[in-house]
Amino acid sequence: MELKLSHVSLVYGKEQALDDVSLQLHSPKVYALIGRNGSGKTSLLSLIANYRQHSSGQIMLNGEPLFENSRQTKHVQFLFQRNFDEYDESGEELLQTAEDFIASFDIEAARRIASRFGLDLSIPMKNQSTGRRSMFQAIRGLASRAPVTIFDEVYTGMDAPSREIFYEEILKEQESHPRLIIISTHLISEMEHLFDEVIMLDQGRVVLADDYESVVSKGITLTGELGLVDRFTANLHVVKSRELGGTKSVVIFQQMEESLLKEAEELGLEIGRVTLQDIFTSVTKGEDPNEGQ
Ligand SMILES: Nc1ncnc2c1ncn2[C@@H]1O[C@H](COP(=O)(O)OP(=O)(O)OP(=O)(O)O)[C@@H](O)[C@H]1O
Repeated sequence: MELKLSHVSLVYGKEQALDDVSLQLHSPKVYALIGRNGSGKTSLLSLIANYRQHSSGQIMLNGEPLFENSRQTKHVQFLFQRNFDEYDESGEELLQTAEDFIASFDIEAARRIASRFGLDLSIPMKNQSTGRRSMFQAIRGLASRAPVTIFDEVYTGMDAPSREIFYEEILKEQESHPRLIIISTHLISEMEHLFDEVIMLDQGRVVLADDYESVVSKGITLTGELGLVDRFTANLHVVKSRELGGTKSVVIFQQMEESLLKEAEELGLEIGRVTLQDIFTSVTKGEDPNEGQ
């Protein structure tokens, strides 16, 4: 699967939700879509899922325009936090409907994952709790085996052990049925181990799109005596700093030469890895992640 967005914009009335978004996504990979509230994540995903039409630009799947193109839209499944208040049907009945409509749907896999979650599929969906409705969406997405599977914050209301099961099942599915998975999330630290690629949105624009390893390898933390840290980092791109007594810890976001890292070590500075969360907070505070490279 190859999903390509070129100069895509989306305007709702006067609100510009997406601005000149260009991206190329491939399978089999797990993409993290991260951004602050209102940055355009759901808007972007709803375009890929054909829930609405983009205002300008081009969205192609496997070389064909995606919008209202059933040859390509059938490859895409979009799971979001659905409320199910009007659904008298049980989970089992809804799984059977999914099996009827989605060619790749594996109902046995769905039942197995439901049993791992401890989700009772005989209960009408409208009587399930919020977290269990989210579990159901997670199950539906995983068992869809859709070549492009999108999860838009479907973990909402799930407790920590259930979210763990969800993450394990994503990794398991990606091994047994590799595909293009896009996960929009605010739980960055918790889900970091799932991501192959990272897309960061800020105010409707892509501010970072790269593979996970490249993103996190550009960030390091340096900790040591305050004056020493200040002198060493004077010409580096510091995106975050914290002082405690005479000690200072900074986050640097730029590709560091081996020789510079060695120098830091020789000076007695402690070098550590940064998390994606650290990079996210610094990048979306309006700083330019590429500045100083
Ligand atoms: N149906 C709509 N009509 C008008 N404006 C909208 C609509 N949907 C979203 N917006 C606006 O578009 C922008 C992007 O919203 P979107 O829901 O895509 O953000 P998000 O990144 O998913 O946010 P969150 O993390 O809070 O879920 C916001 O300014 C939002 O107010």
